[in-house]
Amino acid sequence: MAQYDVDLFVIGAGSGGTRASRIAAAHGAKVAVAEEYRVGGTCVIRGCVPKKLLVYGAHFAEDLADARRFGWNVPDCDFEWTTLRDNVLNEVKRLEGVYGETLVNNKVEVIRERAEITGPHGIRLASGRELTAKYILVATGATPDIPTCPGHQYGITSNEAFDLDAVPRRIVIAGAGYIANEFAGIFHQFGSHVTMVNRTDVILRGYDEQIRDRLIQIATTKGITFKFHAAFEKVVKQEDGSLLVHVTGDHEPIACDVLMFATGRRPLTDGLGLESAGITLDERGAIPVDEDSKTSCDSIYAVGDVTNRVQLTPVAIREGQAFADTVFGNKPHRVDYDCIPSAVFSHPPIGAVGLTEAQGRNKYGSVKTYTSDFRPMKNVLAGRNERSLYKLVVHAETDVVLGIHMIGPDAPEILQAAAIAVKAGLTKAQFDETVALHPSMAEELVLMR
Ligand SMILES: Cc1cc2nc3c(=O)[nH]c(=O)nc-3n(C[C@H](O)[C@H](O)[C@H](O)COP(=O)(O)OP(=O)(O)OC[C@H]3O[C@@H](n4cnc5c(N)ncnc54)[C@H](O)[C@@H]3O)c2cc1C
Ligand SMILES: NC(=O)c1ccc[n+]([C@@H]2O[C@H](COP(=O)([O-])OP(=O)(O)OC[C@H]3O[C@@H](n4cnc5c(N)ncnc54)[C@H](O)[C@@H]3O)[C@@H](O)[C@H]2O)c1
Repeated sequence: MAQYDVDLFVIGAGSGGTRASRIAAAHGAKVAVAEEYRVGGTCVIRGCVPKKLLVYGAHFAEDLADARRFGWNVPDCDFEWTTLRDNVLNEVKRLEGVYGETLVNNKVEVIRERAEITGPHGIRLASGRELTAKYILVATGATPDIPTCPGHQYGITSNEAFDLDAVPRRIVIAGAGYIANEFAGIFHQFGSHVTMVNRTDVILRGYDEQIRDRLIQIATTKGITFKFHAAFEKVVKQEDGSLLVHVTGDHEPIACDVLMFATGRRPLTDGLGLESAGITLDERGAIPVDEDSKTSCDSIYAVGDVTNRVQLTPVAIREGQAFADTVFGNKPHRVDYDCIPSAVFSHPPIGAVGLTEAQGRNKYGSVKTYTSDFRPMKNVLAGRNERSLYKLVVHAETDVVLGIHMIGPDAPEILQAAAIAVKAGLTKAQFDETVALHPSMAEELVLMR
């Protein structure tokens, strides 16, 4: 008789958990995965996927206006939020089904309830059922981190943004990171007046300063308001249901219909029972792991946002894959965290890989930079003043391209391909040897002198 009920018990069927479950099962392991909410996790259910669909939906506002300059006789158009919302929610439901089917087809037992750890090999489900597992993988993700000022409970987070009854006339978005900038663009295009409130004057920490400045400039020109050096004091609900947001600094209280917190996401470990296996959290509440995603307990591993390494879906997926291949597939390998490309689906979007100019200078003393600041051909004909900015950060001696930073239409699509060149360590001279593909925006990458 087997010593354990399963070889692997995964807690959380999100990006990291589903990949690890499926691959471990394909390697012959007996696998069960518990999911307390919906199979697919944050990315599929209330993150990347529905967010990107809203970004597509939002873009039509400018596309329809620009179309007139391209000869299309576009009548005045109305936007119907409930149609987009329901179509997006239905697509999410379809994908949830696909994820569940894939697990079942790979012979993974999917348990739709909450799981907690009771010891190095023990799990208890919400129903009271107890199981043992040779290995446990914690892939519980992260949850919105909200500043606790009086009245904060009147605010929503990105979790609720996909289900709103209507587009708010006025929205205050707290924070200036990924989620704040992406939803600022979305709601602005749908007609909301958007005010972004941040405790510092730095948006999108970690991105190149010139690119961040360009986003602020474009967003401000579009009509998005930024309130910097503003911490939350209190939120007061008015008789008509609207909110009055009081912040520190020289700012008047801000009236709005919806307040959305986008102030970071903390690892989700509440009540998980990690202490029963002797696991203690780090100072940021994350589960500490080694390079193989193993915790301080030999039978328990953790991947994805709960480890707070890089909170991105492709990273959680790679960590899940590496774990399953190493522990169950006899194919040990580790995730390479160098040169991970990233994007902000703001309006316009940003794409980046490698070192920023500031990071390059810190690391190497000096770097060369090359920029292309241009108005895309489409914007010129559309009469739109918005300019794109591409930037290369290059090693001063070796000529190796250390980083690429872009803001402009389709920047994430272009950046993914360009990231291969940075990862491969190509030089600026090799970029220049590549003949331009004309006319495109991407050709700027090989034309910077
Ligand atoms: C609005 C938004 C937009 C985003 N956009 C992007 C993007 O464009 N690109 C990108 O790369 N990343 C994006 N992300 C980040 C991305 O979604 C996460 O990095 C990714 O989902 C992390 O995967 P994970 O497996 O660690 O956790 P998750 O996908 O969050 O999965 C964790 C799962 O565990 C379940 N769970 C938790 N505790 C328990 C328990 N005790 N028992 C059972 N189940 C449990 C949860 O319900 C959840 O389904 C976005 C995030 C948000 C919030
Ligand atoms: N396109 C993408 O890849 C994408 C999109 C969305 C989310 N994500 C992932 O999800 C994570 C969470 O996103 P996020 O936007 O919530 O976090 P973030 O870390 O990107 O930004 C948090 C922001 O909140 C601000 N903030 C923190 N506490 C505050 C307070 N008390 N008052 C006012 N402002 C405060 C910070 O200064 C920062 O600007 C990201 O780190 C990212 O990895 C990725």
